[in-house]
Amino acid sequence: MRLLQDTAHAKINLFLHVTGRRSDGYHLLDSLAVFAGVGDQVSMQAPAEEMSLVITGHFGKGLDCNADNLVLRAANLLKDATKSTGAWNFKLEKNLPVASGIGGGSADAACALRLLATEWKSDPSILYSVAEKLGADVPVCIAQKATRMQGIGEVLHTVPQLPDIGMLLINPGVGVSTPAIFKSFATLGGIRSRQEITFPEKWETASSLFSTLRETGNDLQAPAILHAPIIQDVLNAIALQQGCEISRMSGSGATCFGLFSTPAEAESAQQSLSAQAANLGWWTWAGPLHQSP
Ligand SMILES: C[C@@](CO)(OP(=O)(O)O)[C@H](O)COP(=O)(O)OP(=O)(O)OC[C@H]1O[C@@H](n2ccc(N)nc2=O)[C@H](O)[C@@H]1O
Ligand SMILES: Nc1ncnc2c1ncn2[C@@H]1O[C@H](COP(=O)(O)OP(=O)(O)O)[C@@H](O)[C@H]1O
Repeated sequence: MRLLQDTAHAKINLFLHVTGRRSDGYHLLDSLAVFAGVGDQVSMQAPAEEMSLVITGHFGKGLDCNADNLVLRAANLLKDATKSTGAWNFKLEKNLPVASGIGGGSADAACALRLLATEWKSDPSILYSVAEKLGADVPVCIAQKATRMQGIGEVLHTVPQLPDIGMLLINPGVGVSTPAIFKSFATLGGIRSRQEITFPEKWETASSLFSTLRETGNDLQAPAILHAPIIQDVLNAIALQQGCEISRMSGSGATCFGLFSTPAEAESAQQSLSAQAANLGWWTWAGPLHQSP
């Protein structure tokens, strides 16, 4: 019996600028993607008759275990692309809210690809071309490193290790549709011309990272708030926390994040929000970033 497992960390866009649009309708982005300490757990076990998936975890209900699930789509696509043989029983522990701007499904797909590529010794170029087919956010989730993401999500530039900051995540329990948010973006004025942000060689301190981020924003935040005004309440609640340096939505939402100089400050902010969050049914997490070695 073979058992392999890994964590599919939440992908957080510390900023997200929409810089253009392709003829196929996909938007060109400029984003700093980082990974939070929290994630889904993906495991795969052989021997198996055929590729299969079982889902557990708080956010597992309502998710399909059939071939449409991104874990199985990833497995079957890579198997075909590499003409590999063999099947695996996958297990997914769904700890991340779904359709929530933190790349949950994309991270699961990337995790399945990572596990299988190790087993099948797949060529990285095949791995990334399969990732691009699965979704714009899947390539960046393969390495799970702080990355400047451009193109529609396939142009990746690794950035230096970030300072050990703390992050608070809050999801208000409303799913938002990524396509709908991009559509509303256009009606709200669309692409702004702006100077491309330059990053320093390395962010030596948390405050230097925060000052870079203060020059940026998330262009999908205003359209998302139109669709789900509760997002503004979440942003306000985070911004009010002691030591909060940045309060912003991730991706196309609805999950928002707060950045703090240390994980301990993020955890105490989570603590002081816990009653309000429990009352309103908000999902929260706080802790350090995940920084792959
Ligand atoms: C917005 C971002 C930012 O990281 O993250 P999430 O909010 O999903 O976490 C990603 O670009 C989401 O990537 P992903 O969720 O994989 O999007 P896909 O499934 O490929 O596309 C869903 C739909 O979003 C729109 N879309 C997506 C990516 C992109 N660069 N331009 C787009 O216009 C398209 O309408 C597309 O049909
Ligand atoms: N393993 C999975 N986890 C989450 N969503 C999945 C998964 N497989 C397929 N999906 C579908 O993908 C969409 C959400 O993708 P996800 O990456 O969670 O969104 P976001 O990038 O906004 O966090 C939903 O429509 C969901 O039904």
